[in-house]
Amino acid sequence: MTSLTEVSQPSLRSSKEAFNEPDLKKIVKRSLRYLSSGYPVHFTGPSGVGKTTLALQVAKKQKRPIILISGNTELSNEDLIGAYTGYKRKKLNDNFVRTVHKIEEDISEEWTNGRLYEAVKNGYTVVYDEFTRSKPEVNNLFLSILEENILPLYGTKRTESFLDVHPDFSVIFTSNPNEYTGVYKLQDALLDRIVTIPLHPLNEDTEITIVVNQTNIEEKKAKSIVQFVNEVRSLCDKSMREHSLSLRASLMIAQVVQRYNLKVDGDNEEFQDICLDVTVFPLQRCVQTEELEELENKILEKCKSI
Ligand SMILES: Nc1ncnc2c1ncn2[C@@H]1O[C@H](COP(=O)(O)OP(=O)(O)OP(=O)(O)O)[C@@H](O)[C@H]1O
Repeated sequence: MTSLTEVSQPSLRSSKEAFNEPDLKKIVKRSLRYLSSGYPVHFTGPSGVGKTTLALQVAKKQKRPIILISGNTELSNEDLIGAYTGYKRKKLNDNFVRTVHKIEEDISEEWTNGRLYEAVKNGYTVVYDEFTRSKPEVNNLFLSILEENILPLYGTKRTESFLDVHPDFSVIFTSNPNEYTGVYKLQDALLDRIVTIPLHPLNEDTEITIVVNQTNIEEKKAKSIVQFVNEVRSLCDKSMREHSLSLRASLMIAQVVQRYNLKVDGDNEEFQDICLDVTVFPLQRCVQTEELEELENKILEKCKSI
């Protein structure tokens, strides 16, 4: 049994301001309403758009312990429900009467609760990140939870065959609709029972705030970096733009610049190299007709104008 989940009340690195953007505030408010009405929420969108961060932020507002589950093909029902993981041996050595030596042994199987079991039993909030990477038969457990309000304890040899869902239990899913490899098709029956909210890239000011908060870089430098990334992103074919560079690219550049106290200046060769390293490969995938050298020159041109 692999331990792919963790229980936590995560201390989000992002500060409050990052959720002050009106659109994000509205999404948080609506999500909390759906969850408290008994409907799971599902954030979907391209990589780096902020799905996990938002899911954790909403979960935190539920004021219940949070369990984070990362979807993957190895995830099994045992990981989620629990399993017998070994034997417990109890030995009683009774020598109360000196001439009588009595030994009593009791061997029983030891059960370890899975993370979903814990959450369902105690009414925790589950953040199920990238859930389409898990096998449909594992995700079917969530169907029983949503349909029948029970967690079935399939194949666990337990005397009870299901567990009732605690009224405070809730679940927030995330997925990336553009992942093709290593993901399974979204199950219609599951999709039909959850509220799916598509997320789009944040506006520039919010991105700058996040970069400043997470890297402690000066606002002026953060602004130049974010603007550079957004400008080179526009080199992509329009339909592919959302799926190329994300806020992560700005965060990477800012992190390195801040750590090594580099000048954010288009004439600084070290800065130019970082700009190229971080952006050229993701861009190459969305500017299909471009020659590499031509693309590098375009990126450098944007970088040099900083
Ligand atoms: N609203 C936000 N406030 C603060 N930081 C944010 C926000 N949105 C995104 N970020 C930051 O942007 C980066 C990407 O966010 P996140 O991991 O949540 O994206 P994601 O959509 O879940 O990506 P992936 O699909 O690749 O897992 C992280 O470093 C995160 O801290």
